[in-house]
Amino acid sequence: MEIETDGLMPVTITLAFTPETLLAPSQDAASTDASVLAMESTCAVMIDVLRASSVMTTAGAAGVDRIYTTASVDQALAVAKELRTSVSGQGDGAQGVLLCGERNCERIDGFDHGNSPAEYTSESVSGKQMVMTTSNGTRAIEAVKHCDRLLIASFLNLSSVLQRLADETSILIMCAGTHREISREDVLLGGAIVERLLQSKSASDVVLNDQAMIAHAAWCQAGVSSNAQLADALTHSIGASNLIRLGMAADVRRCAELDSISGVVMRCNESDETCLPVSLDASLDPVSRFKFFS
Ligand SMILES: O=C(O)[C@H](CS(=O)(=O)O)OP(=O)(O)O
Repeated sequence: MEIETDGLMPVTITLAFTPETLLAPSQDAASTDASVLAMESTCAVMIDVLRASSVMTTAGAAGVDRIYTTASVDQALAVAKELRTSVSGQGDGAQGVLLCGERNCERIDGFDHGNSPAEYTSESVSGKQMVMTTSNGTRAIEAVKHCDRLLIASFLNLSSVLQRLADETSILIMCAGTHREISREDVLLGGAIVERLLQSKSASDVVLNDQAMIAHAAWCQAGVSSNAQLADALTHSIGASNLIRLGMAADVRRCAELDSISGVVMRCNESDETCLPVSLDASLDPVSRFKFFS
């Protein structure tokens, strides 16, 4: 049943701390079908602050042509092979397709780039196609593949993400977490998005699930009002501890540069409208393809 409040459609904001808290195991096929159907009319927002969504946003702003994401390394290799075959006729073959991503925070053997935003400069990615797989972020993208629209959010482009959400009435905020654990940095950004949405829409028209309410409370309680405070808040998380232990503290500070980028990476089709995953080849599963919209 459609509920209307003062003539306005209510806005539903569902937040999941990890893919597991979204996709609770169900024995009931009918309810699984219903949740897939509900996703179809929803705009998903994927968050992996440290570092997949910050890297995708940085690469987008640096002029990457397309980003293809896969959950596994094998899939990434297969997609890159297919892309390299299809672009080789245009003369830039292997050089135009970059394999990117990490396992255990480190660049994957044989890949061109790891998962540090600093690697994604216009010199290294402009005009190229990236095929990316990471431990948590690209897995979270898979979890929301049935959603009609999919945006990638980071603190780097928070205001641009909010602009894109202005007309949405069903929003699913998918936090990647870290190795199936809830991670504070993703919950904080989810809470910041909820806070801005509550400010921009009449609070009585917004329906939040419990995880969205908890994330909102965490963001408000963090009391962040500067990039330094944000970097400090991110530092006290599992994701940041892993990076700092490996000498990547600069990445944590970089991912806290609030609103330093204008534009959003969104899933897209050939005509550059947002859409569902695309089939590159009959032998490959459909793959999520993204483009930066400034
Ligand atoms: O390298 C990263 O940023 C993490 C790796 S891990 O979870 O700390 O091993 O990957 P991401 O998918 O970007 O969270």
